Amino acid sequence: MPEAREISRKHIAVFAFPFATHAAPVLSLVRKLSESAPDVSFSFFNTAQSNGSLFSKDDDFERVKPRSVDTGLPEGYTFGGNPQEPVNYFLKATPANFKRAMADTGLPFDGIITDAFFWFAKEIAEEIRVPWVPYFTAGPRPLLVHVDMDDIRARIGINGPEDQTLDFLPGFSAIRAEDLPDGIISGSLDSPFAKMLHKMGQMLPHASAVAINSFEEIDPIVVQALKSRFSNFLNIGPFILRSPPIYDSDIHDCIGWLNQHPKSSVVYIGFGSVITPPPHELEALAEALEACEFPFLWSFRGNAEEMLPKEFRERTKDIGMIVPWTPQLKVLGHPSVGVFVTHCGWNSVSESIIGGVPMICRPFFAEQKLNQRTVEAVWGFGVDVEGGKFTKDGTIQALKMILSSEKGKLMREKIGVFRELALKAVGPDGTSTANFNFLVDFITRC
Ligand SMILES: O=c1ccn([C@@H]2O[C@H](COP(=O)(O)OP(=O)(O)O[C@H]3O[C@H](CO)[C@@H](O)[C@H](O)[C@H]3O)[C@@H](O)[C@H]2O)c(=O)[nH]1
Repeated sequence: MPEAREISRKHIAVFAFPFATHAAPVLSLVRKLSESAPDVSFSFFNTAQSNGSLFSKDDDFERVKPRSVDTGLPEGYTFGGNPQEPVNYFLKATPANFKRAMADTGLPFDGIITDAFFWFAKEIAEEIRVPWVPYFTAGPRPLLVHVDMDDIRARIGINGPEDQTLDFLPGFSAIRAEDLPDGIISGSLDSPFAKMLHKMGQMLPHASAVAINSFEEIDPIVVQALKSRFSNFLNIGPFILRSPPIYDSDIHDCIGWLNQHPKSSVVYIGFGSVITPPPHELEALAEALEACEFPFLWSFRGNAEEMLPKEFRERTKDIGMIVPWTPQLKVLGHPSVGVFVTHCGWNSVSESIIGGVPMICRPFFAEQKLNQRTVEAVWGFGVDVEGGKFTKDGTIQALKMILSSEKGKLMREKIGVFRELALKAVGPDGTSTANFNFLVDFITRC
């Protein structure tokens, strides 16, 4: 039986992408919108499993209601180890799964907010004559690259020269073809994921507004270029400053451990929610940490006993702490953290900026290489590891450079300037606050 709709309430459909760190930032946005627009209710369409990890029994389901969409997985599916496989099944199930779930509510909708990946929402929104607001959960540079993908392909060519710079794009003179995400001009051009990103780039300029988890001052030239491509480009981040992280409990007492160390002395290591570096790189990183003797806190995905060198934990127990999960925003905000060894996922880059901590970058996939290059060559507050992979010597060199050289000190000062800009952007008179208020007003009126 369809639910009764409260007469005065607007009702917005939200489509979440249930993999990596995507659904959580979209839910954070929706929760904040709901606080600011109490007359609007939201249906949060996502897989049951992802919703299960995001919602708690104390949530206000009246205003933000989790609703399940089909995963697209065949019956009896068992995960075979390839993380791309469930993603591909899910993409194949779209948009039918979202459309079916919307129809199952029996309710009308006044607008659609989606992860920016879901380009097909433009067609759904047109069919039911409501606005579509996509939310891009990464940074402005990959967004521009996706929107200008056809132009990039035309100018560089598929599998064109890797060292060619993208100086034809505003603000991109330090970016080379090799820094682009897989699927733009090389790699898996025909994968379901690459095709989705291509369509996304074509559809976003037709959205009613495009929101992004970033702030205007971080990259003014690129932001200006994006403003010229969209009707309303709304930088509303770093959103984590507006809305506290969902998983920030400190069950391993990382903060207590950090309290025991001097200012800017600790190496924090974390590779987000998807990546574990390959065994030989884990070994090289561990050997470098042991040789340098800097204190370290490691958020380790997987079994550290089995995956790290034999007796490494025992030998480093006085200088190192290895845990399966940390309250990362708080860790990076702790004064004793001096460097972040990261895969350059956008949330990690943003949190490092908020904490004022320079980075050692080892990107793996998606837009992480582009983030790394931007951090190093454009913003100047991080380095890559020599040769692009962890080796013992290359990692020692990068750690010493950031923790005990003048260059490292300069990087800390540089990232401190960005930190101030980020804090100002979400402050009472900040640009992100103004853009967020615009969005609240927009959904209230739609
Ligand atoms: O011990 C940990 C480890 C991670 N985190 C949090 O997990 C998130 C990780 O996000 P991110 O750094 O963006 O990495 P991924 O989970 O790998 O994110 C995916 O999604 C991002 C946003 O679209 C992309 O930028 C990345 O390339 C993609 O891999 C961050 O908020 C961290 O604070 C913790 O709180 N504690």
